[in-house]
Amino acid sequence: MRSPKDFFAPLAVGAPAPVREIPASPSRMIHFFDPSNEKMAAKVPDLAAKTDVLLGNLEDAVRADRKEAARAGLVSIAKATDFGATQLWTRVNSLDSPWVLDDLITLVTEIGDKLDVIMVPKVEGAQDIHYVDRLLAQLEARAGLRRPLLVHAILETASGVANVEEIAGASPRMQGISLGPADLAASRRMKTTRVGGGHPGYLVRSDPAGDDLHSGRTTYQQDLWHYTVARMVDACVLHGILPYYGPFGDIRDVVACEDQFRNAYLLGCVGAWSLHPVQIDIAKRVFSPEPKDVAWARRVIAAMGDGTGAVMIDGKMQDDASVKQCRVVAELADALAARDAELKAAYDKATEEALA
Ligand SMILES: CC(=O)SCCNC(=O)CCNC(=O)[C@H](O)C(C)(C)COP(=O)(O)OP(=O)(O)OC[C@H]1O[C@@H](n2cnc3c(N)ncnc32)[C@H](O)[C@@H]1OP(=O)(O)O
Ligand SMILES: O=CC(=O)O
Ligand SMILES: [Mg+2]
Repeated sequence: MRSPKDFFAPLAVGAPAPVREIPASPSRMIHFFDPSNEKMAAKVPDLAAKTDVLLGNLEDAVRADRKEAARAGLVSIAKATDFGATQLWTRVNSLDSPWVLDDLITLVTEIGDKLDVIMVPKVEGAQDIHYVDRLLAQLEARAGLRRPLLVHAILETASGVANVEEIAGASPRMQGISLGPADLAASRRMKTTRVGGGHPGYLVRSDPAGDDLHSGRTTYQQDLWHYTVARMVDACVLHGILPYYGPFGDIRDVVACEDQFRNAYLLGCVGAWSLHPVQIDIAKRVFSPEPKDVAWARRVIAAMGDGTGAVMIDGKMQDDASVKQCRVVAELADALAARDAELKAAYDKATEEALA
């Protein structure tokens, strides 16, 4: 383990100094596209105008015989596209694959100045992040980059979950962590066949009213991912990085997708993956606070003055702890409003009405 004194020292001569704080730019949706798919690639300029993060995916969902084409496609797209304020990320192949070394060498040296974050799949422990950390520093030095690349880990192995705190704190490059429910289910030997979401068999049942065990007993489907998401959020907050829900594979079921995203939002996640254009607006809606919540938060903050003591608003007690929650919502709203004029107008209108 590195001494805390050396934690922010560059890991290669000539590499840029690591960041001290992770940028809190909006990342409500990390939109995945396959850079080797011509139809998807053609949509990138349009998608850049409506997404917070665009991610050129090189790993799972890209066929083995398309890996090189996907890597080359991402290089051309990155060079040709003006992404504006939208971040460009990539997901490289797993560290045990035959492709990852060329992924990293090519991407950092060719388009390192365009990339913001490198997502690393199937992270098992801090050792995986340490490997990527040093290699990136060497490549950044070779490419003459002035800004360090950040790293995002996917939490999708049982070992990764067991080590999530050390992964979150393994490097100053760590930007965030996403839950990867599909690979995690396989790694844990869960008996599911879905990509995220719930399962009707995972439930609790009300007690029987009498001797009849079979009728009148309501069942409630439970969230398979609650424990892991909550643990991931705590690990991320502990280390000042950002937590995300990952993929929801039932593209047609926009209702359950929204529910899964909202559970993650309420538990502290800042965004989720979108796999299909239809999921972009779902993530945007869910991970932007609702105008009425922003108005309420601003009202509480105004009423609480210096943030100490207790006041009553509409019959509800507010104190130091509730005003802190309100600040989380209000600060997120301000950050999103700075980028989105429509949201700003909706937040300001709701606030005016609430304060009238
Ligand atoms: C477990 C994990 O690792 S999840 C992460 C890895 N998986 C992925 O990245 C999957 C990404 N998404 C996809 O591959 C596709 O959305 C699929 C295969 C799920 C569905 O694709 P299709 O069958 O083409 O869907 P559909 O017909 O509804 O697409 C409508 C249009 O949107 C386009 N489109 C679909 N997904 C995307 C996308 N992610 N980005 C941009 N465009 C897309 C299609 O090319 C199609 O374009 P067209 O109108 O010009 O023909
Ligand atoms: O990569 C994502 C997953 O769910 O697996
Ligand atoms: Mg996966």
